[in-house]
Amino acid sequence: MNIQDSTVLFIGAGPMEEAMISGIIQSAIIPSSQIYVNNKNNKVRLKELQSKYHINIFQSNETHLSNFNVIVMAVQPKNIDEILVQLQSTLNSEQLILSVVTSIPTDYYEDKIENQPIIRAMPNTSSMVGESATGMSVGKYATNEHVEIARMLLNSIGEVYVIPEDNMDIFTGIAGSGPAYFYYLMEHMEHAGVEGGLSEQLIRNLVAQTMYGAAKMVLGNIGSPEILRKNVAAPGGPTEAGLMALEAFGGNIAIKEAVINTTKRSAEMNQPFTKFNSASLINK
Ligand SMILES: NC(=O)C1=CN([C@@H]2O[C@H](COP(=O)(O)OP(=O)(O)OC[C@H]3O[C@@H](n4cnc5c(N)ncnc54)[C@H](O)[C@@H]3O)[C@@H](O)[C@H]2O)C=CC1
Ligand SMILES: O=C(O)[C@@H]1CCC=N1
Repeated sequence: MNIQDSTVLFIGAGPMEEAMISGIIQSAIIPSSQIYVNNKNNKVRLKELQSKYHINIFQSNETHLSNFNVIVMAVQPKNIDEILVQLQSTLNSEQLILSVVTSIPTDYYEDKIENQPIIRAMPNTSSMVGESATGMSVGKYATNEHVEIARMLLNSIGEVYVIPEDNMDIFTGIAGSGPAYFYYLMEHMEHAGVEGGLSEQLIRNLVAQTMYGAAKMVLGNIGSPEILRKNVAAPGGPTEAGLMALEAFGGNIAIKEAVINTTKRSAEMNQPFTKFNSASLINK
């Protein structure tokens, strides 16, 4: 199987799936004619995705599930069982399930569909612009070929980090959910900027460019975040005053707690689907 010839079915047409499709189409790694999408109820949403990305709507009477090389699961955990019931009797052991579903371990799929190659991934919505930071863990029936297919597909939407599956909850706390923290920060910087007199037209780009520049400095190995922060904040200067306020209002604790809470919730959501108790991991 090679990636350019693969046909891919996305199950679940929410924002995560759209972000992945958008990134994949922009990277041109697979022609849009080989991408199919399926959803539970909302047919309007499927039409919208079809016309936006020139992909296909999956119709079970036209295309058999066995035609897909990769099936991407992009639904909520509560919907997984109803889908597995349909897939159980249909899939063959060549077909790769690439699951981006939060909190469903690979062995949950493997117990339900014997010998099935499963790869679990935790992307983020920056897939939309090819800039996801995606964690990937490999199930026990996935071959090297499956791993390469998944890696290429996920690489087309950003950076890929192969991680032990035990790290998936904390990976979610940092990277899967991470964009939401940054958007929250940006929202509040926007409000403060407008209240301080900057125009609404200016503020959006200004905040985003500031965040983008800071991320690019770190990615470019110009220095650690700590050193780079100190470079901005001269003793007794305005930045130091701002950082002192951030700390005085619990900014440092708030950021850490956000990561811990997300990680805990992710672990908690694993419980109905897991054989091992990952809750212990978050107290390490
Ligand atoms: N949104 C995000 O930033 C990220 C989401 N994820 C995970 O990806 C998965 C999808 O996320 P979202 O798109 O945000 O969720 P969502 O809940 O917005 O979308 C899920 C979609 O699945 C569809 N669906 C439900 N049951 C179905 C079925 N039986 N057959 C076909 N379609 C079905 C729903 O109609 C809905 O459109 C979740 O497990 C989420 O935790 C992972 C990383 C990041
Ligand atoms: O919070 C959620 O439901 C998902 C998991 C990672 C990002 N969004």
